[in-house]
Amino acid sequence: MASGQKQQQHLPNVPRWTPSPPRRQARGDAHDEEDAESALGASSSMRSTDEASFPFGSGRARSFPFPLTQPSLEISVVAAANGTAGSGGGGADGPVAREKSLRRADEGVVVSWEDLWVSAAGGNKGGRVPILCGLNGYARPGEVLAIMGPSGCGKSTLLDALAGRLGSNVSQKGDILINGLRQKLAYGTSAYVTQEDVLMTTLTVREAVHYSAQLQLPSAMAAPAKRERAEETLREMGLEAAADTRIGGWMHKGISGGQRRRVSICMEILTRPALLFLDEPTSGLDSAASYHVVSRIARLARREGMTVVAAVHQPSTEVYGLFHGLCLLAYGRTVFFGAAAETNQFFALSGFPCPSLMNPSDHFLRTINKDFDKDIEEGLNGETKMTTAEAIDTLVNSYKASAYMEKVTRQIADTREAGGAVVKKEWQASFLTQSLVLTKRSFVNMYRDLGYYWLRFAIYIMLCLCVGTVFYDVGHSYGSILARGSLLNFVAAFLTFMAIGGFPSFVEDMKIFGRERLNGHYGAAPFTIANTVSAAPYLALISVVPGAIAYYLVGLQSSFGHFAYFALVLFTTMMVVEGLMMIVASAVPDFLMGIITGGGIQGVMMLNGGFFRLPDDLPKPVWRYPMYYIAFHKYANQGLYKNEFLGLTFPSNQAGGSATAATLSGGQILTDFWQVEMGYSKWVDLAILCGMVVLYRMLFLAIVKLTEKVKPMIKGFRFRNTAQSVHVVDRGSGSP
Ligand SMILES: Nc1ncnc2c1ncn2[C@@H]1O[C@H](COP(=O)(O)OP(=O)(O)OP(=O)(O)O)[C@@H](O)[C@H]1O
Repeated sequence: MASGQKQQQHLPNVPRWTPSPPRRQARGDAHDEEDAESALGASSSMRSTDEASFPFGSGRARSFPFPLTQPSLEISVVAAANGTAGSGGGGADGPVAREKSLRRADEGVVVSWEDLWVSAAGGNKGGRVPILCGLNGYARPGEVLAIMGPSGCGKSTLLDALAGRLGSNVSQKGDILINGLRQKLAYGTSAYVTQEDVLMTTLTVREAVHYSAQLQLPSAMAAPAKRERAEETLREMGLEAAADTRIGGWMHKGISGGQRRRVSICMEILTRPALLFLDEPTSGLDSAASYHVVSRIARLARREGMTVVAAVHQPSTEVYGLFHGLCLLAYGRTVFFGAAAETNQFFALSGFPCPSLMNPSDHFLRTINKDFDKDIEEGLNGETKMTTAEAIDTLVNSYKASAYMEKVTRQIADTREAGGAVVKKEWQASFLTQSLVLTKRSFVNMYRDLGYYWLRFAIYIMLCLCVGTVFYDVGHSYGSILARGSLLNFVAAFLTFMAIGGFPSFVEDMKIFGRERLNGHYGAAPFTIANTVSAAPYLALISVVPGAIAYYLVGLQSSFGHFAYFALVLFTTMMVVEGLMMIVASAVPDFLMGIITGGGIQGVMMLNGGFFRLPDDLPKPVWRYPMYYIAFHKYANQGLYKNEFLGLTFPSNQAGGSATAATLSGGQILTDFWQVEMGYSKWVDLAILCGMVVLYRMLFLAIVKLTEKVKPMIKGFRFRNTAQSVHVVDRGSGSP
């Protein structure tokens, strides 16, 4: 008989575990009285073995094997809807907190998932590999649900699925309900702290949090209150000491990894979102910091009626004691879902008691991690000599047959029946505030990031000195016609091409935008406006200073008006290139691929700009129509040519080194030599370039908006189509 079956046989009637004394009682930690109180409640409500003797077996509908171990777990969905959510565990902080809260407690979110399957393309014969296998569960307001399991068991995938952020190569089947309804969470109603900390490295911790507060908190909230909220949250996350340190990145070492983690959390809890997803909130933190961070999140959850779902790796006993619920996964399957404080009992009753003096969460993970099985000579369990795979099967089957599972099913059904409100975001900073704050933040970032503009500024000065000396005092000879044309084309093509240099920094900005946008901090339009406005002064500086060096060294038309036009075209064309790169970044978010793509596009435009091949010589299909008219180089070249050549005269030829009496006017050169369209003035060329600045940014905005709208539609369509084709391959056992 398989050892798993043996376990099944003795499970229902012969529990072999004697409950250990409540962990939190023994802790004697009075640091956070509320937490200690709730954890004590949890522990002390555990019953003796006799009282807990029939947790397994079907046919025990509506019977709970144990009392719910934490007061907050008693909160029903209906209670949540009535505004009592979160008060259970919160004890003393209830009424006070509600007064402070931005949201009403009845806006709490119950998220439940039923028969949730997630699979990725791959496996043999083009099949799909399941990542999550028919999970059920729920998370409720005022509580922290921990998702635990070995690395690669699907914790992040479950969080992604619940947050609606699954990647494009995975499919999902099953129901995810928000307050019992199938609804898409509006931007800003949930926040997700991902594993990767995507932060603006040039800002100090305090600046980052304060900007975030101004961006997210409602306009109705007074500025001092916003500042106080930011400071309070900084304190909550223990960041006061590091508040004035720059976050830092690869160039400039700043705060530590654990502090970065806390900054990320800090920025997402500023608004006390109804639903908070945390992926590894304690990674990089020592045990004391982990405890304080989780305890403060738990306290906030209770106080504000927030629903918190956190994927955690290795919580200490104290941190574990702060979780209300636990979803323990093993290779995509549920090993246990229920009150965190009951897991020990479940393991013991399933034949895997936690050795004394061992951290229970360590024990759970050790029992179900089979990644290193090959290296373990003796079976996991000394008595049973079971392999880990068998242990997982035993636990999964025990759970399926237990009243815990029954309770989850019932709770989900209750949630459906109770229904609930559609979750809406009702308040936000105004469009103007968001645009202003983002502009300021972006301006500061550009100022401090040497790679954004300053490096380019230095290179431009160097390049313009080169241009100025190569074409130094170009004069008015016949040969200077070509020299002028080449120089102006170099300015319109290569100097503007250099605007590509800021792309890596812009990609970083886009990552931050992606994170903040998904969490509903602000919209795409304020981001676009802010990026454009904040970049303008730097591009103006680059156009004027290096531009003047090249312009006056070469000796182009010396009036201020002519130089101003030259600088304006340079400025506008760089703005166009930046807009083009924004579009590229929205489609190709990797900076190396983006630079190659952007460089390629500009190369094609440059080729068709009317210099390397004169307009009349361009092959008509494609290159003349439409590429020549699409290329911004055409308008930059022609504007600069008109600006320079009109008003000048040149000798018609230089045969034998002496000019003949006949001269060529600038107008003739423009029409006959450069084939410039003379039907309109240079200002029209500049206006077209300005139009392109706007158009490219509108296109960027449209792509971002369209992606936001279309992606979920495609996903929904794909999920419907692939749902039926998911192979039911058991990841745990590996058997089909
Ligand atoms: N988009 C995907 N395509 C293919 N496989 C995927 C995809 N996303 C996740 N997986 C696979 O699913 C499994 C679960 O991944 P997930 O990131 O959810 O694990 P995790 O429990 O969060 O791991 P960790 O604790 O190490 O972060 C892994 O084996 C991973 O390789």
